[in-house]
Amino acid sequence: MTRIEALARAKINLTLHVTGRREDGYHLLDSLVVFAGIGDTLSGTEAEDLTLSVSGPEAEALRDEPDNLVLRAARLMGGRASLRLEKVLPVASGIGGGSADAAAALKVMAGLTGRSLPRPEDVVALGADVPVCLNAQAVRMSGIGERLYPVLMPKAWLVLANPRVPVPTGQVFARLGGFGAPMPDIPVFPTVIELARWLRGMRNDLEEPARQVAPIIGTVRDALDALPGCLMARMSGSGATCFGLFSTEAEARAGAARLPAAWWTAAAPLEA
Ligand SMILES: C[C@](O)(CO)[C@H](O)COP(=O)(O)OP(=O)(O)OC[C@H]1O[C@@H](n2ccc(N)nc2=O)[C@H](O)[C@@H]1O
Ligand SMILES: Nc1ncnc2c1ncn2[C@@H]1O[C@H](COP(=O)(O)OP(=O)(O)OP(=O)(O)O)[C@@H](O)[C@H]1O
Repeated sequence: MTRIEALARAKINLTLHVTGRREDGYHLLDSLVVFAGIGDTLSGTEAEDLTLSVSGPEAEALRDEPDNLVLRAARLMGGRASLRLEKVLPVASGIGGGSADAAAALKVMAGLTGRSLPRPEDVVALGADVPVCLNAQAVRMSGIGERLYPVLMPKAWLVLANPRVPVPTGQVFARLGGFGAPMPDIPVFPTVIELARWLRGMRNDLEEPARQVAPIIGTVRDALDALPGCLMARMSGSGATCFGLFSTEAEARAGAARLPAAWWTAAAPLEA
């Protein structure tokens, strides 16, 4: 029996400039998006019906989820399969877990049915982060998330920290005070040192409104910033997860180990 597996890696917005709003209420973004070497795993085998079982350390948060994004995505591909999701990424945390799972479901169903993958503009309605997660490479992302331009990234390590406060994306956008300028051209960075220097001049425009929803985000970012070897720290997506950028695996792992045990934390390579 054919079994297909896909990794749903954490999406990190190294920058997130909100540049405007469409008539339908969705916001226009300009964001440098990368992926971390940690994520959920989705596997699937052919079956009579479409079913999903969820396990793993973060599965509990999805127990009462009426319409898992994995099933919504799988239905879009029109196939039947027995799907198993190993949930590692915290839910509603700004690292695109649901969107990454949906993208993984599209890949698994494409593998099982032989159908081709949908285009970015056809999956953005599942979640604004689904196109970028389907692509799963470092990009400059614009539109509401459907326009993707590849960028080159240097070798780097990330520490991710989430205070275990779910932050619904819609609530954060609703608190946004205004719009900002897009990013300038993204240069090629010889090393993570130049990347960090450039990033310090950029923004996540959702950080202020997200802090209104969950003030602890400030504490998380400060804790990352204070870690030895941390080159810069910022919130990802609509929060509450923050990331710290590091040169080496040893510094990233040592840093993650120093963060409060009550938080969800991870050290992972930046996967360009
Ligand atoms: C903030 C980001 O994480 C940046 O990567 C994403 O744009 C969010 O992507 P997502 O979680 O897949 O978001 P969706 O599930 O599509 O949207 C949730 C809600 O966020 C708001 N939303 C989302 C994306 C966007 N470009 N503009 C918006 O205004 C809308 O109110 C929407 O109802
Ligand atoms: N497989 C899934 N994983 C996570 N969330 C899911 C899933 N299926 C449905 N959801 C719902 O989607 C909501 C948003 O999930 P997600 O984890 O993508 O948000 P996020 O981390 O804030 O993402 P983003 O960075 O795109 O804003 C959750 O609150 C949950 O109710």
